[in-house]
Amino acid sequence: MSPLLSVQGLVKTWPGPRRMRALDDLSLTLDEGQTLGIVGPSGSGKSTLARVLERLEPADAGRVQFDGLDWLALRGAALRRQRGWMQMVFQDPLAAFHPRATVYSALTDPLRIHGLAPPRDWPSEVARMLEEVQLSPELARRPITAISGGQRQRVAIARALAPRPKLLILDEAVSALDVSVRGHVLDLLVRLQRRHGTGFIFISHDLAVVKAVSHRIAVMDAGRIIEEGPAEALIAQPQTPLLRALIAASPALPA
Ligand SMILES: Nc1ncnc2c1ncn2[C@@H]1O[C@H](COP(=O)(O)OP(=O)(O)OP(=O)(O)O)[C@@H](O)[C@H]1O
Repeated sequence: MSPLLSVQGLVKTWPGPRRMRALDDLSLTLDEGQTLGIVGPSGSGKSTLARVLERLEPADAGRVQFDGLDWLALRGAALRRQRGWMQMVFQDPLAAFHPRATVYSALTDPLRIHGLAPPRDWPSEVARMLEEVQLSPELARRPITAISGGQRQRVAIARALAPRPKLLILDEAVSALDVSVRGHVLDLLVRLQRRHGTGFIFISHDLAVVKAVSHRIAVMDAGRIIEEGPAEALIAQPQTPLLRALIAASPALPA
């Protein structure tokens, strides 16, 4: 079976005096329904990878095969049609919503944009989307600014899942949540993955969280993947000084 996502030789240089390669010949693969955790120091290129995959930024070179599509070659209407298959959740969901949005309007956006349901079905769809992320349908009327951070992150997840993506990229998506809320959201993500078979790329600076949710882990440094393997084995037998340092800095790492 071919992988859900196959990235080969991805290069991204941000403009600026240093012309540094944020992605430097990066390659990875992800199988359907699996989670690839990505860890690495600040500035190693994790968010750049997410943004290039999500087609928010162009790549300079490289190839991305996603669900059988030549992903970076998609343009215009073809890209708009397909982009629902790959969704993203960011660290700060407030920045991702219109400041005057209500929970209802935030959740009907994808229904309208992707043509997922006729307007008469939106109220029942929104109730179903909220229930799926274990939120009360009564929340729909509230402004997005008037719910808690954990609730808002669940709304962001519900919105990202609306087009039934095959891949969800989570960029520090639980980092701002306090420990107990984080646990709930992580459980929820694992359950949703089992139910829908969604692939996840889970980017976090927190190795313990990454280990808890990932089937495989990739370690990034200076725009490259320097080490990659099954989560348990990789952490049991780190091969690079960087991963050894990340492990040493994670006292909460479960055995
Ligand atoms: N919009 C941008 N313009 C110019 N340079 C950028 C931009 N975004 C990122 N960079 C640079 O690209 C490199 C990689 O940054 P990136 O944000 O991808 O790293 P990261 O691993 O996600 O870091 P962090 O964990 O701190 O979020 C850094 O040197 C950063 O300064």
